[in-house]
Amino acid sequence: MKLNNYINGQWGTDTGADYTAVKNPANGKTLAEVRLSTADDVSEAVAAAKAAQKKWARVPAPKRADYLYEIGRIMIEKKEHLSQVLTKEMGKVIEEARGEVQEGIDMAYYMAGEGRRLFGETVPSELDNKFAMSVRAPIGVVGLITPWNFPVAIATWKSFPAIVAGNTFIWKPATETPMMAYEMALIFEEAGLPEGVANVVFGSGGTVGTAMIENPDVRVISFTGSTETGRRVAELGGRHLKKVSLEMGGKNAIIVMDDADIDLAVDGILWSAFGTAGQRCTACSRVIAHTHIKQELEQKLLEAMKGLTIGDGADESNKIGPVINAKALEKISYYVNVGKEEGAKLLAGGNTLTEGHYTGGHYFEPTLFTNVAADSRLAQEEIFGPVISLIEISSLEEAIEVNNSVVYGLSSSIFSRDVNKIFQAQRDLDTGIVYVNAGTTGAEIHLPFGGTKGTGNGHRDSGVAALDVFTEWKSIYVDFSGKLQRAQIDNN
Ligand SMILES: NC(=O)c1ccc[n+]([C@@H]2O[C@H](COP(=O)([O-])OP(=O)(O)OC[C@H]3O[C@@H](n4cnc5c(N)ncnc54)[C@H](O)[C@@H]3O)[C@@H](O)[C@H]2O)c1
Ligand SMILES: O=C[C@H](O)CS(=O)(=O)O
Repeated sequence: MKLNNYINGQWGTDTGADYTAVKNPANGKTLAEVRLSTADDVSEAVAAAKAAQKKWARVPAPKRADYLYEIGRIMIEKKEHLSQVLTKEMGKVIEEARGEVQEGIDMAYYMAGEGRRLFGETVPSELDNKFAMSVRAPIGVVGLITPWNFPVAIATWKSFPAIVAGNTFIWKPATETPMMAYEMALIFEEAGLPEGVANVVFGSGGTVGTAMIENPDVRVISFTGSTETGRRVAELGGRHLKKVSLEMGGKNAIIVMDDADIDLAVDGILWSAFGTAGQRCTACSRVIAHTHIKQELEQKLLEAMKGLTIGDGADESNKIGPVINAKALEKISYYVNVGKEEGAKLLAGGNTLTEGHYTGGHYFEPTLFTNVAADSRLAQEEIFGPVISLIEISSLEEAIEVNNSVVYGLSSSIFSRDVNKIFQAQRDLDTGIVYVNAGTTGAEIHLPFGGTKGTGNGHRDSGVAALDVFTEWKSIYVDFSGKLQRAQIDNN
C-alpha cells in the first residue's frame, strides 16, 4: 500500500515520487510505504488551500460545524478500525489507541459546538451615533505539523478548530505515523469537506515542514514536537513573520509528600510513567519523594512494576507496547548509561528486550533509578521512554524547587492530603498543567493544553484557547451620525 498526498480533494499518483517504509514497532513488519513529498507538492497544496479559503470562510460557522459533526460521526463508526491501525503504526496498546481515537471524536463534537460560539464583543463607543464591536476572524491558510506519539488526537486538536474558524489547512504528519493521517483524509473526503479545505502532505520535516513555513501564503504554523525541532520552526517562522504555536518537550514530575496516599501515588506513577511506554509529552519521568516515605514508595513501586505485561499492543493482555523505533531504543539505552555514570542507583529494568515474542520489535524494560541528583542529566533531559528518576526531598518548598528546576514546564502532579500543601503547590508549580492526587497524564480536550518555559511559547492546544491560535480579532466601528466625528484620540 502506497500513501499519497491528499490535495484539493484529490489523491496523489505514484508517478516519480520517492517513498519510505512504515513499520510496525511491535515486530518490524512493513505496513505501508509513504510518499516523501517535495517543496513543489507543498506549493500545490498551499495553492489549493488558498483558493478554497475565501469561499470556506463565507460558509456560516454553524454550517462549517456540521462538517465536524459528520466527521465525528464517521470516526465513531470507524473507531475500532482506526484504533487497530493506530496500534499497528505507533505501537501503543489497543486500549490506549481506543482512548486516543475517542479523544479525536470528543474534539470533533466539542469544536463543532464552537461553531455557534465564536463570540466577539459589542462595546459602547466613546462617541454618539457610533457603534463598536469586535469579531473573531479566520486567518487564512494554516500549516499543521504533528508528532508520532498521538498521530490522530493532536491532529484533531489543531485541524478541527482551524476549519470551524474558517481557515483551510495543510497537515504534515510525522513520517513515522502517516497511516492515521491517511485514514483521517479518507474521513474528510467521506464527510464531504469541500475541496482544498483539508490537505495532507506526507514527507520529512526538513523538506515538507520547511516548505510550509517558507510559503508566504501560509499564515500560521501550529507545531507539536520536540523542543529542539520547535526552536528551528520558530526561528524560520520568525524570519517569515509567521504566527507560530509551539507544543514541545516535557520532563514531568510527580511529587509524593509524607502525608500522601502511597498506594494511590504508586498507581499514578505507574500509569503516567509507563503508559504509552513513557512516550507521552506529559509522561512522568521524575518522582520527587519525601524522605519519610521514600523507602516505602520504592518498595511498592518495584512490586507494582513486576505486574506490567510488555508486548505487542494489539494483544489486549499487554499493558506496555514497544517504543516507536530503534533510534528511540538507542536514546533510552544511552540515558540509562548516563544515569549509571552519574551515580544514580538502578533499582529495576535498564535493558532492551529482544528475545522470544520481542523479536523484531523495539521493546524496553520499565526502568527505575533512585538517589538521582536533581541537577543530573538523567533528571534534567527528556528521554521519552519508560524511565523514572526518583529524587529525594525533605520539604514541599524543596519539592517545588526541584520540580521547577528543568527547562520544560508541561505537566506536574502532587500527591498529598493536606489542602494547604495542595494549594501552595498548584500556585507555585511552573507548568501549564497541574494534577492533584492523580498522575501527570490524561488531559481533557475542553481545557487548554500546553506548557510553560521550554515546552511552549504561550499558545495552547485544546479548549477554547485553541481558537486563539486560528483566529485574529477584528475591531469594527460604525459611525451613523452622518458627519465626520473625530475620536477622543484626535480631540485632545
Ligand atoms: N507538548 C505537547 O503537546 C507534545 C505532545 C506530543 C509530543 N510532544 C513532544 O514531541 C516529541 C516527540 O515527537 P517527535 O519525535 O515527532 O518530535 P519531532 O520534533 O522529531 O517531530 C515533530 C514533527 O516535526 C516535524 N519536523 C521535523 N523536523 C522539522 C523541521 N526542521 N521543520 C518542520 N518540521 C519538522 C516532524 O516530521 C514531525 O512531524 C517529544 O519531545 C515530545 O515531548 C509534545
Ligand atoms: O499528548 C497528548 C496527550 O493527550 C497528553 S495526555 O496523556 O492526555 O496528558
